[in-house]
Amino acid sequence: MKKNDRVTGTCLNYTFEGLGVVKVDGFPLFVKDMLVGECGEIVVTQVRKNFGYGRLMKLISASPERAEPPCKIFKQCGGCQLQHFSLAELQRFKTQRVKDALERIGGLDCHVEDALMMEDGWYYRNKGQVPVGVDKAGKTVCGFYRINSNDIIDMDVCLIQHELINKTVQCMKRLIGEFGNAEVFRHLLVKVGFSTREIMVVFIVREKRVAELKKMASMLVAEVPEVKSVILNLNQRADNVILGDEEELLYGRPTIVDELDGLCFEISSKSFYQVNPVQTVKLYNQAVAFAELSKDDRVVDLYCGIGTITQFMARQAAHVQGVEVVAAAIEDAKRNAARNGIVNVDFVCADAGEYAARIADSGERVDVVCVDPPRKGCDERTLEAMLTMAPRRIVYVSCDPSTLARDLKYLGERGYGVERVQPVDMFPWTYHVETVVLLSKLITKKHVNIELHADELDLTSSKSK
Ligand SMILES: C[S@@+](CC[C@H](N)C(=O)[O-])C[C@H]1O[C@@H](n2cnc3c(N)ncnc32)[C@H](O)[C@@H]1O
Repeated sequence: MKKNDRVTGTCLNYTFEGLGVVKVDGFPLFVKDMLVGECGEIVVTQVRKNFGYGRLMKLISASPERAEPPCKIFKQCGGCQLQHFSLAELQRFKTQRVKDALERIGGLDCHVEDALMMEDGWYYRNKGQVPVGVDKAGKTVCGFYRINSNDIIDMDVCLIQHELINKTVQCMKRLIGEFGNAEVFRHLLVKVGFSTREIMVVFIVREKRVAELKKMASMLVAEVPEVKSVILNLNQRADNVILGDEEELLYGRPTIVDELDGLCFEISSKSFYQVNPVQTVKLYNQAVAFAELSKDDRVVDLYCGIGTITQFMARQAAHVQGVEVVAAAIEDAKRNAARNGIVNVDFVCADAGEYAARIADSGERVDVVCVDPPRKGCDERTLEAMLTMAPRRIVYVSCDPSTLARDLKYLGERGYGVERVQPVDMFPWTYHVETVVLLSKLITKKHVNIELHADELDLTSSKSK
């Protein structure tokens, strides 16, 4: 097979990114925009040693699971990849994605529950992060990067962002055009509390033109009164890290508030907060259910962010300790717990692995460990410390099935078996999936023998009574 060949084939499966897998004489081609069961004419665009890429030229037979993407810029924008999937197909894809990773990377053949889907998976994001620029005609543009490029696709409405984020970005785009200062802005970061409708806007800028930016902030607030916080973030870095270190409050408060399942959370510009609050409640409740807590239990919540899971678990445990590396998030976490009147928690600002090792060395009793690491998963030090703590249960929350599978394999080989796997669709219409896993101490053959022996002894003693 070579580049530009035209072939006909049927889609058999998906890659982890949701590309269709078509086999032509046994050779796999990855093809965008193809659903399982569909047959199409494909032009080969790239050939590598063991696989290639193709572009769908003509659909010969369409799947009943094919949907019409509602977004006008779906094809150019890299934000969503799977708007052409029905909800049922999306559920199958996400569930299978987790199952495949556990099997291939983790060597685990375990039952994976159907992914928990969002009924109405639109306008779900509480955070929007848009680059700012000017197009060839000199017009201000805000939107998303074209796939694999730095071109900004101008966007009026994003169908997966909260309507208040769309409204704020439109207003800012107009103001930036009026002030003619697009070159000052790198990005706009907008966060919204779904339950309170409070908005935070972070102007991520190359220069500190404070007076001008304050003026823009007050004009924005006049038009979008839900804006309660405007922050200047100075970023003069040469790389593509979005937030810089230096910040200054331009308007209002440094935080906004949201509520999840009756608990209030203050969110600051730099703290992590799950982007889909509707699904987050399902995710956290599942994590709590897997933990099966009692009022005597001591829990450690590693990578705790602003203390969300920590507080969900604290409602059912004796004590929960949250560990997080970002200082601002720990400050939020402490304020949040105080605000909610939750006293059986404490928070430590530290590297998860480093602090977990300290707890393990101290020999303190830990009944349940919850971990929710970033995409790269846990490092070996953290996993080792978790094993030394020897909790009854481990609840692992993950946003990357591959690193999850790697870590489950490590824990599995050292005595913790996977009991339940529940994917949750936190990111509808994208290929991303969150998963919550319950692990518990494996009963080894040695343990089983000892228990059997104990039974026999009981039997003998009752007989002799
Ligand atoms: C996926 S978030 C989860 C946060 C929280 N559990 C939640 O649901 O909102 C991962 C968190 O780990 C933190 N983090 C990253 N590396 C860390 C490390 N080495 N030690 C401790 N925390 C870390 C990040 O700052 C982030 O808050």
